[in-house]
Amino acid sequence: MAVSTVYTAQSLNSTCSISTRSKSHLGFHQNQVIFYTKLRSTNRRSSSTSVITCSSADEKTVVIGLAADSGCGKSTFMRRLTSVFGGAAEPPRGGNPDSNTLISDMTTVICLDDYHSLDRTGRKEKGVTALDPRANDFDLMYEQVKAIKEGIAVEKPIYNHVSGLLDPPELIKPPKILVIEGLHPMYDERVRDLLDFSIYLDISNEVKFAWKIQRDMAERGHSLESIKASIEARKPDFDAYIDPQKQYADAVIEVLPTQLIPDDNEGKVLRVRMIMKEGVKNFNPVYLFDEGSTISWIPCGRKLTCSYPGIKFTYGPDTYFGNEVSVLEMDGQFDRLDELIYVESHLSNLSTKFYGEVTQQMLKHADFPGSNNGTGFFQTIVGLKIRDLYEQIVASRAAAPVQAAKA
Ligand SMILES: Nc1ncnc2c1ncn2[C@@H]1O[C@H](COP(=O)(O)OP(=O)(O)OP(=O)(O)O)[C@@H](O)[C@H]1O
Ligand SMILES: O=C(CO)[C@H](O)[C@H](O)COP(=O)(O)O
Repeated sequence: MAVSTVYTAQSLNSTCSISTRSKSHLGFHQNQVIFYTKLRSTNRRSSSTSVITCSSADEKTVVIGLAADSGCGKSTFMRRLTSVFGGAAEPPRGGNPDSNTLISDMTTVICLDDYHSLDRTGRKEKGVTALDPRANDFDLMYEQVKAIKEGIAVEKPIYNHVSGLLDPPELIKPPKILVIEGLHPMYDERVRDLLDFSIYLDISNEVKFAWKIQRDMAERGHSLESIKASIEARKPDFDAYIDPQKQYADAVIEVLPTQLIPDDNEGKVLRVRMIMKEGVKNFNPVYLFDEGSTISWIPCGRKLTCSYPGIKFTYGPDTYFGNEVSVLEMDGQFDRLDELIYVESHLSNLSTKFYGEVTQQMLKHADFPGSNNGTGFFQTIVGLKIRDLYEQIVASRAAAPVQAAKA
């Protein structure tokens, strides 16, 4: 396999670079560098011209990892997260219509399916699933995430979910925040070490099954048998390669069936736990009433309307894979989203910018799945914590030269 070359150009006060496996030629115009890149892929040949506006060295990209199995709500979470930063996230303009990338003013979300080294036919021939590390190129994933983090644009491959083929690459410029989402953001130690914050969406088998049926039967016309077969076929590799990543996550959102309805098998009412690691740089776990205490709270009554089976919050310290954590749990669902402010006002360390910001975000996306329960609520809170983490990192970088000058 060809090795990537970093082509670098100096313009005005800043440096511009691109990491690519194909030959590039450079041109200049003010603070923009023009890269003429010949693209080559297994399927097609084409050539492209990329214009990159240089960014200065202190604007290094903050990298966030989001891991989960397919169909576990990553896209929904991403929409909540990018909304916290404002502006809509869209696929690259004028690019491949089947691109998996989403770009907004502050964030670029790349899907790690793009690092599948085997296409659909290749996986079938070799008898491996997409979850198997042998079907993924971790060297390239590491090389490219590292390059982006260092402010270098890359030519990232595209896995086309429509055709099942690997399409010609697309240019990814370093954003302020890069989110890498998919099956394996924390699998490879080198990639894991590049993450400034990591999240794992842990959906229990019962709930995963209910969501898959809802989407793949209702929206994609799959049969119940084929959905069951696909979940069963993925299970061994899921257990071996995806699930163990949760031990590395800074925050885990665990989604389980409710305990409020005895023997519930409908999977509609959920018990959601937000497991937050203690001692993570730039991240202070959220707490209910009193930090570090163990608390059980049923807020239903005069201030919060609750129909059966009600809502129950629990909070307290715990250990998770040998790490000290704080766990906030919500079992049940909200009847009226506008009343959520009552719950919000009892939580601390939310990293909101004004009173009621969590409730405002939830109301803004009331139509997203999970808006009436802990999945949407905790995803929104994690989004606000990521904004806070980003702002703290930027502030500490800005302060660094001042500190250095004082020394
Ligand atoms: N919080 C939620 N509550 C209820 N259902 C949900 C929730 N999140 C996701 N779902 C269901 O799961 C489906 C998949 O969600 P989403 O597209 O966000 O997942 P994904 O992980 O990005 O999937 P994929 O990787 O397959 O594209 C949705 O169509 C919806 O039916
Ligand atoms: O687990 C997955 C990640 O979303 C997909 O199944 C994997 O990417 C393979 O894609 P496809 O099913 O389109 O061939």
